[in-house]
Amino acid sequence: MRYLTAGESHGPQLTTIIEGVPAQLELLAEDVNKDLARRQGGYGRGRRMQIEKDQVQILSGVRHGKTTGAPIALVVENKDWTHWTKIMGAEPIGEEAEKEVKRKLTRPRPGHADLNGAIKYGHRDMRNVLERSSARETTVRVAAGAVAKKILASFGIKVGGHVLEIGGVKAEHVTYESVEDLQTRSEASQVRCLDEEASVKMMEAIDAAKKDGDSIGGIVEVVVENVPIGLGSYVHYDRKLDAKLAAAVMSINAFKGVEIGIGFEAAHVPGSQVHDEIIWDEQKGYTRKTNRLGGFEGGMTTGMPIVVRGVMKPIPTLYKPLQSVDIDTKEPFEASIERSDSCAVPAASVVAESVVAWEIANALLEAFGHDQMETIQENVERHQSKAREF
Ligand SMILES: Cc1cc2nc3c(=O)[nH]c(=O)nc-3n(C[C@H](O)[C@H](O)[C@H](O)COP(=O)(O)O)c2cc1C
Ligand SMILES: C=C(O[C@@H]1CC(C(=O)O)=C[C@@H](OP(=O)(O)O)[C@H]1O)C(=O)O
Repeated sequence: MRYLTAGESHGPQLTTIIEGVPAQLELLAEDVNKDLARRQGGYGRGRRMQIEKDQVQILSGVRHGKTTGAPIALVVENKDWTHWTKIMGAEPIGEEAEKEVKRKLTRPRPGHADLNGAIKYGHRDMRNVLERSSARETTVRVAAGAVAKKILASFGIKVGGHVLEIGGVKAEHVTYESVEDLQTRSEASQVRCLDEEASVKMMEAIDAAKKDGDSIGGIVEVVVENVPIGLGSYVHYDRKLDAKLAAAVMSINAFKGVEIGIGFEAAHVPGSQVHDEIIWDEQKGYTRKTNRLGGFEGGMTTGMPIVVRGVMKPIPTLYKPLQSVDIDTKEPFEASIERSDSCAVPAASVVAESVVAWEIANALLEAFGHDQMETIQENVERHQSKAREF
């Protein structure tokens, strides 16, 4: 499968076209809408989220609730567009009118794509950069991810995300019985954290940062269970699934690091406390005593749950302004802002789930076929029983 996204933060809509989704998959708008709503939530979001009510329109590739195998076009409207039609319209309005509509943006925000993007594409008005570099685009990545999750669910593969840390407050003793348990419990927390005490402290940390005109980041974790053994490959660098997951999570706006399993911790512990011993039983086939490597060996899935973590930096737009330079006057200035999220880590955990689901679904179809769900299901079942007895 592949997908493209198009759309600006304050333009009329966001669009994705997904190609390669197998036929006969049951798919309803509500499957996508529930994840869109989850992405809009989470403590720490700004006023924009009160304006938007993200709902998908399925424009092609689905008939009477089932995919046809044709490209699927998904669209989400920007409600805020009505306030931006003049500023963001596609038709030329002339230089004078442009000045009237709004002063062009010449003041790059530290931590955003503004300055590098303006220099790269030759934009003297940095709105052209801001609009597309905004994390508003993650709306349709979540829509594509919801389709991927629907494919995975048909094979009993479940994907769940939660928050492990916000602004230095860490979730302690986090345990869960299954991904379903993880999802239900993270959903009950406004910061999507399984540790209730830490959830309260995280919200306090967000409030304190906001009060101080600052922002805070954190760590999210995504877990995938019931994955067949051998997705991905060791034979070529660009087929390693752990590497694809790392790239996918890193591609989320503001993400600065990714780890799989114990990740960076592996630097401080001996091999005997890193590698997962192999066991076999008739029912489950090959499993591991532990899952410190987070479901991967040699760029392939081991069949143990996949565990991926990503770190999100604090939101760059601050009410306490950082110094920058106006590109027209070259004078220093301190940015003033109208609205921003103060922490989007809980929301980003939903985006992380989505991009991970996409990569796993893609790897699954690469291994077991693309055309229709029934054939793929037969192939997966055959593989699972062969792997058990191998
Ligand atoms: C869900 C989500 C919401 C975000 N909201 C904001 C925001 O309100 N204000 C802001 O300055 N940055 C926000 N960001 C982060 C910026 O989009 C991001 O830092 C910026 O595009 C620069 O990209 P980089 O941090 O990956 O280098 C958000 C990111 C995500 C994932
Ligand atoms: C719109 C979304 O997030 C936006 C991401 C974002 C940024 O700079 O990345 C800046 C803010 O946009 P605005 O300036 O319009 O308030 C966020 O609200 C969204 O997540 O749907």
